Amino acid sequence: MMKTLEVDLGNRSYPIHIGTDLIDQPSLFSACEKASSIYIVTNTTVAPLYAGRLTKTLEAFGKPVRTITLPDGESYKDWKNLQLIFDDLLKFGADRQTMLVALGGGVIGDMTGFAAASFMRGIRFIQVPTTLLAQVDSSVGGKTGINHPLGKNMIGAFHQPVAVIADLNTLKTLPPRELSAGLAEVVKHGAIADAKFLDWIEVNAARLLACDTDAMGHAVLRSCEIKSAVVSADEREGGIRATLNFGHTFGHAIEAGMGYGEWLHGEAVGCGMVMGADLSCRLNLITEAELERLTTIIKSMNLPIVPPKFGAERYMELMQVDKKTEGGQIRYVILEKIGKAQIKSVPDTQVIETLTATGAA
Ligand SMILES: NC(=O)c1ccc[n+]([C@@H]2O[C@H](COP(=O)([O-])OP(=O)(O)OC[C@H]3O[C@@H](n4cnc5c(N)ncnc54)[C@H](O)[C@@H]3O)[C@@H](O)[C@H]2O)c1
Ligand SMILES: O=C(O)C(=O)C[C@@H](O)[C@H](O)[C@H](O)COP(=O)(O)O
Ligand SMILES: [Zn+2]
Repeated sequence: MMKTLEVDLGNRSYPIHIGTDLIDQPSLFSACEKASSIYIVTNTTVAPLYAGRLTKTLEAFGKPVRTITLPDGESYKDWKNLQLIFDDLLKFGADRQTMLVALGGGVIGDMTGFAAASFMRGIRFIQVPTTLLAQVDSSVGGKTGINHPLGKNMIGAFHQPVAVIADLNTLKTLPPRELSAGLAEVVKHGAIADAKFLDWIEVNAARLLACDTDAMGHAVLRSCEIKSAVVSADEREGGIRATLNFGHTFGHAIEAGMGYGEWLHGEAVGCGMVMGADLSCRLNLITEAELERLTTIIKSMNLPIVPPKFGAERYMELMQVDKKTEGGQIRYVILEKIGKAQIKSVPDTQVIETLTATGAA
């Protein structure tokens, strides 16, 4: 079973293939036909699980296939480890026709994409996302980059992949905590863009948590439809794309404040959405009942709903370092209603009320 959709970006358009056992199908990797060499970029956890199978698939193109294996974890999404990719590319003679293939979760996808954006000023890459989070979100849309100690994803580039190949069977080896983290971004897509999808998520929570393949297939497909429509309309986040950042102003503050990797990205986003929904309620946009419902859905996905208590001053300092900040003004994504979001500046007093009410201050 396979479904294909398209991210519509003119001559940089690309397919997203979603289905089972896709990593064994050379035809899906046809963009490699014109490659001079192929480098799989992966990590120490994913390599033993899937790099062998993917190598076999890619060897069908008759080009050299090498694997670059990075350490595993959010704390390695930095300059030092990005450099390891360039070291191998240069050592083994990669050139402008080299294809990179990101095999792993969002950390590997973001780093490989940034390496592809900057190696020899830009080469092509394919996303093979193996976490739920990467299949529903990070592999699509071309945001690539690394973290800075002062702020999340602060160094990077927009660089679109030439294909996304989401093999649902790879999710079977994912630890439950990682599955829940991915579900946070699924809930986000419902909350910001599709109230009916949120209803479906609520009803199917148990199937999603059990990693039922049909439920996963629907969650990945609908999330990719939502995200690709937003990205096609606003690739570089001049407007509507910022709504995909719902929960992230608070969430990124949690990730950076705790130290990268302490809270998973999806956990921080889940909790950040509770905070964003509280703010939306405080602004009289959604009702208390809607805030409670969203909080319950997030909790039902085994995600944290109480943020770390850094205090208001520290949160404001952390949130200041955000790509949506303009002229020193932090801008927040808030829910206009369930299924629709907007971006706006909010008086600090109201944000501090949210920080206090949610337990952050
Ligand atoms: N570019 C974007 O648009 C975008 C969107 C959302 C998140 N992100 C970024 O993505 C990152 C989070 O991604 P993530 O949640 O995938 O985390 P991750 O990449 O750290 O992967 C989570 C864990 O799962 C392991 N893993 C991966 N696939 C596996 C599999 N099939 N079986 C068993 N274990 C597996 C990984 O080795 C890792 O330990 C963050 O850095 C976040 O900022 C980027
Ligand atoms: O693709 C986007 O746009 C998103 O905002 C998706 C987010 O889930 C993702 O975490 C993204 O990396 C955050 O973007 P950033 O610009 O705030 O780093
Ligand atoms: Zn995210």
